[in-house]
Amino acid sequence: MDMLLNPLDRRHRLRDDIPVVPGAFPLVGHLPAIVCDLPRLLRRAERTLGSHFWLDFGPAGHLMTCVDPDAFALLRHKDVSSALIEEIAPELLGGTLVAQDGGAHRQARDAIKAAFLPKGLTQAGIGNLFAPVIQARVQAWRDRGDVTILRETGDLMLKLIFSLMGIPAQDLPGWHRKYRQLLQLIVAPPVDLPGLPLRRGRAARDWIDAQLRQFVRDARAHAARTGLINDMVSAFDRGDDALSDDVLVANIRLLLLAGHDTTASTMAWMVIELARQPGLWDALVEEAQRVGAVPTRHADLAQCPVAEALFRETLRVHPATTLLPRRALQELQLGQRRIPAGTHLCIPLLHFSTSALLHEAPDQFRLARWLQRTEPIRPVDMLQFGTGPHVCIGYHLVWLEMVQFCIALALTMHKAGVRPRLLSAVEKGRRYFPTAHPSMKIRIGFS
Ligand code: HEM
Repeated sequence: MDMLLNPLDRRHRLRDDIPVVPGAFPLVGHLPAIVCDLPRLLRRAERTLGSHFWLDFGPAGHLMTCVDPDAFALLRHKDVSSALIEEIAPELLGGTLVAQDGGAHRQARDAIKAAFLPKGLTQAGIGNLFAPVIQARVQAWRDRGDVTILRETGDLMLKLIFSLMGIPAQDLPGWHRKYRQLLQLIVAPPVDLPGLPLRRGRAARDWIDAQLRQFVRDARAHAARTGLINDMVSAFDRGDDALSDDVLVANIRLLLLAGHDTTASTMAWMVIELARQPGLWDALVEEAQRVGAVPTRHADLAQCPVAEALFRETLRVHPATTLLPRRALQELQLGQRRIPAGTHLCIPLLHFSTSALLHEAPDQFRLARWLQRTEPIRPVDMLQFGTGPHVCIGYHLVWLEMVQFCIALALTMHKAGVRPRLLSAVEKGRRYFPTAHPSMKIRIGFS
């Protein structure tokens, strides 16, 4: 099937001397192809137009996309700003640290980041909190015999992230409902009327913020739910310039958003790869039997190199965050081109993650590239988490929960004498934007 491009738009146009990819539709631009077929769109644009080209993101406008690996370094460039993120998604990400630069960004990030480093996670007992939740979920999969995998991993991740916030089990259904309504803000048309997604999404955001504000008050009153919120609140309060509760609440809400879809997608892909490659499953089962229990501390993760390699290779082949938007604050040199100040930029993590310039046999899923490496992990090896000042805060948490999940899955299924099996086609229904994920419909059997 050909790509979802407009056959009537064949003009060759230039903006700032850089070609615009043909095939844009009115209003939505290239979004249909970006959402459904991004890898092919990027490859075709590179082949026909070269390394620099404009993509039309519909309501978010044109972003100059560069597939030259130099573009990755823009994420560390002092004259490149993240404020464009707030302009693209003001309702969801306005006022959060992912859309800030310089001092304001540093101040908010400094207050949160320690809680997410291995020491903070261990002190707060996050591994012990997660292990039983993960084990119960994979046991339920075993009992049911087959599952719609992305729906299941989405539910599990929400449960984990809510437990991180200390939300009691009986309140989870309410939070689930509000969270789903909040996500409507991603696609809500800008019409604020009762019953429409924008109104519902804003109401859900206000509800969530009110609950989080109460969490913050509880943490100050030493009635905190988990160590993590406690740690964040005390780090905020210790800062030289105390930050307002609004900033704290917006950034805790950001953690809910940033930590959910991305991890659910990665976990679902991991199960899909284990189901379609029996050799991977065998290697994982062998490791799980050797370690014998789900690890709970970062220090234990070194015992699980196969599970770690699985997590890294799954993310390399199926990066959950595919594109990062930025704005050039000054004129920049990018590859062979001068980019004018003010240009809106798109940094295609997906392209680099699967680029032959950075990886040998990039399309092959190979645990060996991680298991046999002798040098430490470099920024380019974890580019799926970004790099520079905004590099993902959740990296160590994801690493822990993915390894815990792999080991729990292998122990539970192996004990029952079953293994994961793919019950649906994988290629149809994949999505690449705003976050990438496998088809919602893929089913996995355990038999
Ligand atoms: C597989 C899972 C994940 C992936 C692939 C991922 C990817 C990313 C990427 C690419 C960025 C950089 C954004 C940018 O530069 O504009 C980022 C930032 C961020 N991530 Fe993650 N993420 C994941 C999981 C998580 C989790 C579990 C959390 C926390 C619970 C989290 C919290 C954050 C936060 C707070 C930021 C903003 C950091 C800043 O702007 O300084 N992420 N993530």
